[in-house]
Formats: sequence, structure tokens, C-alpha cells
Amino acid sequence: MTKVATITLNPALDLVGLVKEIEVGEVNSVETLGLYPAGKGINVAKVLADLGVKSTVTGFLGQDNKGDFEADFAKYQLDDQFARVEGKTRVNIKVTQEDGEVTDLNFQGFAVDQANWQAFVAKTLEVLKGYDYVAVCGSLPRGVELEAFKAWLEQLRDLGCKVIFDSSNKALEVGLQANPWLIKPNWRELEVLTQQKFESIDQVLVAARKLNEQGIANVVVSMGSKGSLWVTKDFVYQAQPPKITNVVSTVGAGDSMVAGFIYSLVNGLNPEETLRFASAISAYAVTQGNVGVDHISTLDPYKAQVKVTKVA
Ligand SMILES: Nc1ncnc2c1ncn2[C@@H]1O[C@H](COP(=O)(O)OP(=O)(O)O)[C@@H](O)[C@H]1O
Ligand SMILES: O=P(O)(O)OC[C@H]1O[C@](O)(COP(=O)(O)O)[C@@H](O)[C@@H]1O
Repeated sequence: MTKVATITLNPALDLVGLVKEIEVGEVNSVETLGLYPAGKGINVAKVLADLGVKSTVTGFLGQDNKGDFEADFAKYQLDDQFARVEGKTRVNIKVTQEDGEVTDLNFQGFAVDQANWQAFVAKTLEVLKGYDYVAVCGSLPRGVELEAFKAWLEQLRDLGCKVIFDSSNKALEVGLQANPWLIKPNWRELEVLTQQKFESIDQVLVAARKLNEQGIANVVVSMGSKGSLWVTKDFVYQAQPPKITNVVSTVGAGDSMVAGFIYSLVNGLNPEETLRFASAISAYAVTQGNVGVDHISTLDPYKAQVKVTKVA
């Protein structure tokens, strides 16, 4: 059986809501959609669980507010290998305006010390032996040093795991030096990484190809409602998702896409089917406040409307 793990070093409780229009400096009344145990890897694992793919979840969790996370790990039957650390896991506020614009307020949570980090590295290198796909997702908590993070990613790769990496800013820049097997930056994250402003999808493609040349086998660039590009040395596919008229929240769209890729890889779908499936589940994600899908057949109409083109 294919073994999958997701790693969330810096999880979050996502407080998600709707507002007509945010007025900065004013009192804004927000309609609450929910408070969800989240963070990128946890979201990926929940979506995979809905799709019938079991996974191990690890990373760090704050001792003081771990209850809702543990309840979800039990509900989704995730193999919980999280290290508990002193303090609270952060809260991230995500507010969607009527026009679909999302404002993120990502707070800080616990800090990780040297002893926490070393114990985590030793444990993951032991537990994840023999895993096929390991998704390392999201930002780093305070206290994790970039060089130590990179060294650990290299060790994961050397275990023989295919590392799927979805991060941003410095963590993305440094993590890439460990040559993960697949990365999924969004358009903006790739702009920050390459220090350029893209005017066209062709420019995105050029930047993605450079990453292939540096040794990253699969570069998946997500571009919000414009879709995505999957760039490898052997092929390039582009997907255009269906037009979603009822956008509730785009939070978790990228995580759903990563889960869609892992589901497709585990189930041996071909590249065209893989990108179609990942695009369908990520498009479906924006129609709800949280991530996930009640039944895989819910995705059929979305799959049918995704346009996938082989560009090269
Ligand atoms: N408004 C939208 N309509 C349809 N699909 C969307 C929309 N926003 C996102 N998606 C889907 O979700 C994927 C990931 O979204 P994106 O916003 O690029 O990622 P992230 O959440 O990581 O920023 C997109 O490539 C697309 O397939
Ligand atoms: O670790 P980061 O990069 O701060 O991101 C954390 C946030 O990303 C999310 O996982 C959503 O990510 P996506 O919208 O990219 O799918 C939220 O649940 C969480 O608050």
C-alpha cells in the first residue's frame, strides 16, 4: 500500500467568515463560517481522508489548544504523530468580502526550541522510513532555523520519500535547495521567489522551467481562477477550472489541489487525469468555507468542466 504523510510545522486554527466589504479602522460585523483546525498539511490530510486515502500527520501542535485538532485527527482517522510543544497554536483569520476578495490575518503561535526541533527530526526520520509521498506544507514556526529546515528536507529525500513541498517566502526559497520532487507555488509565491512580476502565463512557464532545470522534477503553479500549469522536463499541461459563481472562500484551494495530486498519484491516474482531478477538487473547495468533499462523485460535474491542454 502507498504510504502518505503530511507535515504541518506551523498549524493554525482558521477563523473563517464573510463580510460585505472590510472597512479598515472601523468595526466590521462578520458572519462566522467556522473555526477549523487547519494549516496546509492538515488540510491536505483531511481532503485525502475524504477521498479514502489514509495518511500520517505530523509537525508541531501547541499544548494549550490542541483539543480541536485531536478531535479532527480522530474524526478523519489520521495517524497523529504531532509533537506537542508549550504554548498555543496560532489563530489565522480569513475574511471573504462579497466581491470574493479574501483578507488573511495570520497571527503568531508557539515557538519551537532546539530540543523540540532535534526530537522532531529524529522522530520523523524514524517514522517516515518507507513512506512514498511526504507533503511538507506551510510556513515555519518561530524558532526553526532555515538551514536546519533545509538539512531535514534533504534527509527526508534521502530516505527515498517523494517530497511534495508547498510553502512561501524564505522557507520556499531555502527549501528548494533540497530539490523537492514536486512544488506547488501560487503565482504570487513564484513572483516573490523569482523576484519578478509576471505579465503572462508564458513568463510563468519560463520561470517554472528554470526550476525544472535546477532539479525540481514537478513544478505546479496555481493561478487562482486562471487555473494552473504543471511543468516537467517531459511535458507541460495547463488547466482552466470551471467558472465558479458562488465563491465562498478561496482558503484551502491550494491545499485541495495538493491533495488532488496525491490522490491521483496514489491511484495511478495519468497526467491529464491528474491535473483534471486536482483542478476539480480545488475549484470545488472555493464553494465552501472549509476544505473537503462529502463524496467523490460530487466532483464529477467539476471534472467535466475543467479544460486540460497539453502545452508541450
Ligand atoms: N475562483 C476560483 N475559481 C475556480 N477555481 C479556483 C478559484 N480559485 C482557486 N481555484 C483553484 O484552486 C487552485 C489553487 O488556487 P490558488 O489560489 O492558486 O492557490 P493557493 O490557495 O495556494 O493560493 C487553482 O489552481 C484553481 O484550480
Ligand atoms: O503556513 P502558512 O503559509 O502561514 O499558511 C497557513 C494557512 O494556509 C491554509 O492552509 C490555506 O492554504 P491555501 O489557501 O494555500 O490552500 C490555511 O488553512 C492556513 O491558515
